[in-house]
Amino acid sequence: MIDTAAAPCAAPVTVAEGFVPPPQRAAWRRLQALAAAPQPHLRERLAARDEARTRALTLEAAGLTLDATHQALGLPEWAALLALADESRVAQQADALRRGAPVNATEGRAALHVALRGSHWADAPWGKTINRAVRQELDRMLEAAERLRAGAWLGAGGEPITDVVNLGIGGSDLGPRMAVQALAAHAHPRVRVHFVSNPDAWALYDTLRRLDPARTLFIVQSKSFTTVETQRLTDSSRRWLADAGVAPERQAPHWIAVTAHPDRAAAWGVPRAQTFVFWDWVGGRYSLWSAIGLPLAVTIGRAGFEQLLAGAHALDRHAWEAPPERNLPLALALLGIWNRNFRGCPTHLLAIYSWRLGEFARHVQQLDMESNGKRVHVNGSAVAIDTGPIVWGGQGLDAQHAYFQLLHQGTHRVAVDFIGVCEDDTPLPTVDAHRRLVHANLRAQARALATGRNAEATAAALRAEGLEEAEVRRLTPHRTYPGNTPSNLLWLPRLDPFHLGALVAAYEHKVFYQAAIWGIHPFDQWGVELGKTLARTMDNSACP
Ligand SMILES: O=P(O)(O)OC[C@H]1O[C@](O)(CO)[C@@H](O)[C@@H]1O
Repeated sequence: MIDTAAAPCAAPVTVAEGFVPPPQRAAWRRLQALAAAPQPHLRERLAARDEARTRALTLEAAGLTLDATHQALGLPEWAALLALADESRVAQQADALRRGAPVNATEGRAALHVALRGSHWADAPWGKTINRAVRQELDRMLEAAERLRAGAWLGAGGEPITDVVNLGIGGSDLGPRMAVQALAAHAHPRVRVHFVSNPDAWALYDTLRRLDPARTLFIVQSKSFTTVETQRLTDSSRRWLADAGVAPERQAPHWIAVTAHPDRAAAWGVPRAQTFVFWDWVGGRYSLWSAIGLPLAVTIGRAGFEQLLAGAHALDRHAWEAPPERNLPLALALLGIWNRNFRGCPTHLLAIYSWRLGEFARHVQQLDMESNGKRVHVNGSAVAIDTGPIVWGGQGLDAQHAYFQLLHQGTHRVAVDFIGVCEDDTPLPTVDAHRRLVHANLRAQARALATGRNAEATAAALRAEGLEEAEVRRLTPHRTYPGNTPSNLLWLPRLDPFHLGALVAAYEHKVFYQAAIWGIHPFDQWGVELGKTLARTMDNSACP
């Protein structure tokens, strides 16, 4: 096991020392002044077709394209945001992270999820020791995945495993579940992967009732190996195998564990040879790149998983090497702060225009809200600013026919990320017509939310529909759109492991940059503990 405390150049960067609360920073005050000043409507900004603004707000990284021209700001605000990043020392904080410093200060740990996708990088700032251990465990995990894919992993009865059930919750479920769905086009033809996270009995039953115990392998994923929900699912699954005739002492071939505590997995009964480790310096919600990615490696194979890591690493290098004004995840972070802290948007909507990315919003919900849902600064003082937004979302096209009404004409200010995929490799003869419809709606919604339609234009439209003047006057208020709702359009060229890796890493860096500017700790999650403690004292089977 690697002891990161011994990691090279782990000189503690105590951001707490000399910490200046954001509202006291010059750039923050400048932004407050700009936000208080009259701002052109987004409709005017877009109509102006300002090329310099378009160039500044169009960024690329690792094949991803960010079009931020539908954001409610101009070059002065953008310059002030970049100044805020500089004044907040985000580059220094990012450097401390990748050098393995204990940036997870309340747990005294490093946060080196980036090392999981950069073990081939000889000059990696986190050092060769970590590279070697990461590579060794990655090869072990990928070898196991390939054995399962080859049908060479046999159950207790000698039958090849055809169904793999992932038992885990939170970061031990959401990342791999999202990625397996996203890369369904690259899935293995014979070995199926299933995910069960919720301890509601039906959730497990509904999966198990479709499976043959003799051909089913469980992956119990739990960094702590103490999560009661996962333990409940694991114990019931062991009973299911036993009831099907696979006695506990013969069940070893049906179990794999992934954890930072292999001793606990062994105590539960998973052989060490079938236990894959990751380290305490990897947060659960940042663990897709570790052995927690095993269900994905079973789905897309060694080459596919290496491509996922390569895409994320390419994004890491961009984040560390691009000038701030061309840094895509930094732009996502700064635009998010402009909307959250200066334009009063308490929530951030992820509108996904790709069916296979249907689980992406849930993954980012944990990534963002469990990281930045904090009310205390790094120096222990209470924040006097807003921090992490409520992140929500899902399938954009379905949402257009569900809650987009509120986005267009409600009283909430919402910031939106529209996420689309340029190429569609769905093997349907009509795929191009589907793709065009999806893309047209993505662009139209971003445009409509930005420009809206004022009363004058609405009245003209109603007249054009042939309505009487009295009806025009009566209906105009109801059919006017305020607009000025900001959005990013984020495009992947295609949905493959490389670009999915880059996309997930982009949001990881965004969340880190925002925490670096807000001066909060993004890598702990003490807020989840009280409920767990109380739950242990409440075995309350009696309903009211
Ligand atoms: O992997 P584990 O230790 O079972 O934890 C599962 C999840 O529970 C949490 O600790 C929250 O309760 C998450 O941070 C984590 O991803």
